[in-house]
Amino acid sequence: MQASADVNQRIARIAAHLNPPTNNLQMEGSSNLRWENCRAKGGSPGFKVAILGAAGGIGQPLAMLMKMNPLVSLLHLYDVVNTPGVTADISHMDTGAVVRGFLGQQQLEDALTGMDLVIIPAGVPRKPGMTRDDLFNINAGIVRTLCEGISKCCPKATVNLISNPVNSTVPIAAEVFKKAGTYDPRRLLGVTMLDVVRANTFVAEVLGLDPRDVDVPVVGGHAGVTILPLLSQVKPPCSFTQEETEYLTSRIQNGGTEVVEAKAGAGSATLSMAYAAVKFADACLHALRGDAGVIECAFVSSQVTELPFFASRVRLGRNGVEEIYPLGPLNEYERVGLEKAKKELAGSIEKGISFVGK
Ligand SMILES: NC(=O)C1=CN([C@@H]2O[C@H](COP(=O)(O)OP(=O)(O)OC[C@H]3O[C@@H](n4cnc5c(N)ncnc54)[C@H](O)[C@@H]3O)[C@@H](O)[C@H]2O)C=CC1
Ligand SMILES: O=C([O-])CC(=O)C(=O)O
Repeated sequence: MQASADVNQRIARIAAHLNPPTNNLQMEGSSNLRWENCRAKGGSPGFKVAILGAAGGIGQPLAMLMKMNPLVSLLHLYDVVNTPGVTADISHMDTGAVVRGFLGQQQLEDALTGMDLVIIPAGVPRKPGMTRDDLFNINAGIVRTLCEGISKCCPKATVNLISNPVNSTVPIAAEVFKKAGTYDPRRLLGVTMLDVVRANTFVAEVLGLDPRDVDVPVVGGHAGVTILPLLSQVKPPCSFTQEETEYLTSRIQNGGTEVVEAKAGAGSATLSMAYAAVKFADACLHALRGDAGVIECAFVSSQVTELPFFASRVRLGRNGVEEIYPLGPLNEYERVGLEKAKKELAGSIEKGISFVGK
């Protein structure tokens, strides 16, 4: 108990210097100007966004890219380690968003209060030889705690959940919100954008196109065979040989593992994930602003299949998910893939639901 009190005191002392990180602007030979007297108070129009896990491999580049987003007025960076440094660093960027840092559980509520959008890349990443489900034991508890904070402090926020295994962490978040009486399924989105980003890239490579001109719907979930690219629905319309279909499906499904193996123990995708997370968060913010026609793939509460959660194309609006599109016509290869995906997804979803039931 004494040890944990000491740690808490130390966290409180560090935290006192966090907001803003360069708390006292007094430099040698300068006046007594302090940050409180400065005008950057985060009151400008725009959205308030929190990143939970902001000091991590995804969190840092994600924080940098969100600081560059003109729709963001206030950016809260929360982690259990290293937020003072990350916040100090990012807060020097001459873009509009005001940045504040929050360190440790004691500051979670301050980090979340008033937020419009909460992005969660908190949790451990894979090492070679692991599946995403191997992360469940650690990440499930992290996601539960963070979502309890969201229920309490910003129950109307849109949540972008990145922490793996997404197929289970999204059901965990839903159960936490249900328990707290704050669940709005439209506002809880599992981030599967990296699968779409990879699919666009790999398909463009095969077709000899610019990836920016390619749009591949990826449905199902976010692990192995649950990642189901619908190559029959690629835009611009095109066709693939059986060999190309099998190569592309396998590469998209194993894209995460490709990076985990290349990083050889130093983590999983962080930079491409930060890019994908920002692409997705930016779509959510445009929709919150009222822009029409914002359509992305995400893992959400769904009736597209018999499963309670499923990733598919959704239309985003001011209230989060406003329409979920049906899967459309599938070819035989995709129908077989869908059955495999649903089988694995059912177990992962159930595992998440029963974790909170415990
Ligand atoms: N949805 C997707 O497509 C993808 C998901 N991921 C997942 O994202 C997660 C994070 O990956 P990385 O950033 O590479 O890991 P990382 O280990 O580099 O960073 C995770 C951060 O979370 C923080 N953290 C741990 N417990 C926390 C808590 N209770 N509250 C707040 N922060 C906490 C850590 O201190 C660390 O800074 C992993 O679970 C990974 O599998 C990774 C890539 C793609
Ligand atoms: O593979 C992992 O563990 C991280 C991830 O979800 C991805 O890169 O798609």
